Amino acid sequence: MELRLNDLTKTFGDFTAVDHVDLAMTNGVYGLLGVNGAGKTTLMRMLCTLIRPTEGTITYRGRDIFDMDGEYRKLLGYLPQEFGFYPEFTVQDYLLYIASIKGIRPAVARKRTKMLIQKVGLGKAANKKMKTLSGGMKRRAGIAQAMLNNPKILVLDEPTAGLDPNERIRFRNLISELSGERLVLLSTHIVSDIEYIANEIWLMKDGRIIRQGAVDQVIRSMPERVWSCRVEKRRVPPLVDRYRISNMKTEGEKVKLRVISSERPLQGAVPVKPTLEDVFLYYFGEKAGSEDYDKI
Ligand SMILES: Nc1ncnc2c1ncn2[C@@H]1O[C@H](COP(=O)(O)OP(=O)(O)OP(=O)(O)O)[C@@H](O)[C@H]1O
Repeated sequence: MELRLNDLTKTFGDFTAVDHVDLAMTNGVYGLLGVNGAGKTTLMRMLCTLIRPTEGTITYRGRDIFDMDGEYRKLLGYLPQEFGFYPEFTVQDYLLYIASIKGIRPAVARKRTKMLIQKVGLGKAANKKMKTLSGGMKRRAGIAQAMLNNPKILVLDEPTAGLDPNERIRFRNLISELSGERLVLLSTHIVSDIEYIANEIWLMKDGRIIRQGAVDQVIRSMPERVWSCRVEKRRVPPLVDRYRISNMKTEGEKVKLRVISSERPLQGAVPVKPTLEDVFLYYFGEKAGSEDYDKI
């Protein structure tokens, strides 16, 4: 299976949201990582044929997905950032309803609904109304609806937005489990969501893919080094002014810093192995919205 984005561009008036993107995907998990406004949703909406590119094409096995039309959509599952549901529907009714919209035969729909409710861990909530579910449970119902047609291509737009750390971990495991023989594209601005499950990471900034590859490759692409040092509190402000600090932790009277710099920032600083968080900070100039990161 191969999905290709060829010179893909989307402009809104004179604003370019997606800027000449070339990418190829086969099976596995692809993590689209970027800050708000990078163009992730716009790219995903094109991949789901919801909006047309201004320039460029998207092909599936060599055929334009917009020409394939319904044939392509049969292969596709999509969880938008904001997904609508009828609050009074139970989880089960909601899924059966979506299945009917997708044209899935009732007998097949019942079977898949039952199976997916278990798979996403909503067994006990099958008869609960959608409006009573927690954020994480709603997202899991959202994944289940995207999986109803057993899609070969699963597109998840910020699926972990607003989830607490435990739900986030559950979600990560679920996505990993679902990937199997399909292509999963997931967007996020949280490094830890994809660091361990994505086969390939795409860093998106201002509509462009600025780095792509396996986590290790993306980490190695950072031209600067990462240093660890412990300093007195009063020495922190000038370091913050001068360097990118990827983490800061108070340890008694001292502060432990993680500094991104091509040269040794001060005597006693030792080089440490860079992480994807460091890379995010380096390229985006801000920290990822990680849930378990120490606050600066
Ligand atoms: N229909 C539209 N008309 C005009 N501008 C748009 C439209 N859709 C998106 N944009 C702009 O394109 C840029 C990229 O938006 P997009 O939603 O793709 O980013 P994103 O990376 O998904 O960020 P977020 O996570 O905040 O949604 C933003 O500046 C946005 O305002």
